Amino acid sequence: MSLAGTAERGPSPAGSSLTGARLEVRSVSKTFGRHQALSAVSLEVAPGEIHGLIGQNGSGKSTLAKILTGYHAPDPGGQVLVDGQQLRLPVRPREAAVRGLAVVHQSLGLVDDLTVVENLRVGRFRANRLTRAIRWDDERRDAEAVLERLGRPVRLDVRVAELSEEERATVAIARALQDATPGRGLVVFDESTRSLSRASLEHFYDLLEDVVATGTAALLISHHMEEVLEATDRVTVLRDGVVVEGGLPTAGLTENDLVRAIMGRSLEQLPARPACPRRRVGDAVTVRGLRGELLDGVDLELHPGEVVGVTGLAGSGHDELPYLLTGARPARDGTLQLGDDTHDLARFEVGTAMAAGVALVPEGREHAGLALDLTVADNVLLPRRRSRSAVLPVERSAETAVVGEWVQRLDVRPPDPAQVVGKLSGGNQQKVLLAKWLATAPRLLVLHEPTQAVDVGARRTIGEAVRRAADEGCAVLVAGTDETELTMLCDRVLVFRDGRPAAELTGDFTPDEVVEAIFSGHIRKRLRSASPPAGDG
Ligand SMILES: Nc1ncnc2c1ncn2[C@@H]1O[C@H](COP(=O)(O)OP(=O)(O)OP(=O)(O)O)[C@@H](O)[C@H]1O
Repeated sequence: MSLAGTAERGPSPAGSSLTGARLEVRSVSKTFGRHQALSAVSLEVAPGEIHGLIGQNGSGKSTLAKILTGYHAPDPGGQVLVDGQQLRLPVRPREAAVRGLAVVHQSLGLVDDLTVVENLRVGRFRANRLTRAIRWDDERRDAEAVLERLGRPVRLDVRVAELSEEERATVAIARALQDATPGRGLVVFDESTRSLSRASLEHFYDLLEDVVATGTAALLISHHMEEVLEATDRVTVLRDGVVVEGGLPTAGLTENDLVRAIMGRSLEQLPARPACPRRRVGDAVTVRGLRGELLDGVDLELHPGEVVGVTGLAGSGHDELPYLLTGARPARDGTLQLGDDTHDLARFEVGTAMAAGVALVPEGREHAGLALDLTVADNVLLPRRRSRSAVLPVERSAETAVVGEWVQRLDVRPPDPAQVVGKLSGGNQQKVLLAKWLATAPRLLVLHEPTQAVDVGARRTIGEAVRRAADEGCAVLVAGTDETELTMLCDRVLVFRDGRPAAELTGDFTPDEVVEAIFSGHIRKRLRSASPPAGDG
């Protein structure tokens, strides 16, 4: 199916809506310095519609979402209307809220030091009219109700800093959904579902269907084409800040159609999945008797030269592994053998791990991985400086060369080492996070959901960089639940259940087989029992 010739919908006359749209964006532009992030963007979202907004990393999606909440002021000349009412620009957050415009930003916008209930209810507290005291029982009941509808109970009194990425996303989504006024306005989700498990995703979409059934609309920003096709009625596609497809009905489209619209070329023309090296070099990295909150006596062998995936349902323990192996969280018990050195994982710390050549690319780059106020160069060089300054004199030109090489290898856009990381688009921040740890040339590289929020082209670039690290002798562990990512990156995938690897996919497995293995535990022909785990060496 060709997307060519699909007309962008024209805006209605100034000041009022002829279409009854929930949201109308008319010719909005945004310039950062000399960079035009949005050029005369127009968009309409109809009542009860789930509208997708898609485009490559840096194409301007989050900039538009941030204009809708008043975080960014647009250039003069554009208009934003909600339910036919023109908003004053820049948008004032209070007016946006009153009009029923809620946004879940990519960074989620939570306050780490406040509890879940405080994050959910801040700015919405109802006080006793006489005493002005906050009615906490009512606040808790409302907070609980919305979390329950999302099917993901989160303890209300825990500080948000202590939550998992999935729980953080749930709280941010719940906060936006509780603000939705039935039959009015619009909720924007900017890559908000990226860390939800499949089960949570189902709850999210059930709830979203209820919300849009009232006539409220939703704008969904996502890099997951499958999700976009499944969930949305129409899509608008941005390329370099320009609408290249406006309000295109998704019925009958394929993932390839969307990729072609986003990239301007089809998926087949992108570099193919690299052949698995299946080449194991040097001594295995050995994990023995690893126990944590969920992991229950795990034994693993990873070989330099291979990329091993670990996956499973929420609670299976696979996503605890990255943090226990890298000293980010203490294990209850267990050892990690790297060459001649055996490390006690109950006492392992990040500094020791880094000195031993163990690197972690965590989930949640904004609060766990990057210094957003520092430049690309400073972020990339941080771990190298920390681990090597005691041994080698810091050499400026060598550092510049390293940063330049990684910016180029991972195709960071704009390719400017002096750019402040907080000003990069989400996907480009993720590339910097990877560059930061790949540049240390680790012996063991542990990645948690490494292609989160990156576009389909960048996924391949990251895949190639990770495989190249393996080819150069690094043992790589990838934890995640994205079947496409695991299939693209990994030589084999261990599926965890009840705190242990329960099955293993090897050879030429497909994304569907990964999903099937996670959910059914059904043993297919390429899926064999993974116990005892040491037997694969
Ligand atoms: N505060 C800022 N200062 C300067 N440039 C910025 C700022 N915020 C965004 N940009 C630039 O504007 C462009 C659009 O960024 P935006 O975050 O909107 O992209 P995006 O489509 O949301 O990307 P992603 O899919 O990676 O999240 C990028 O080139 C980005 O570097």
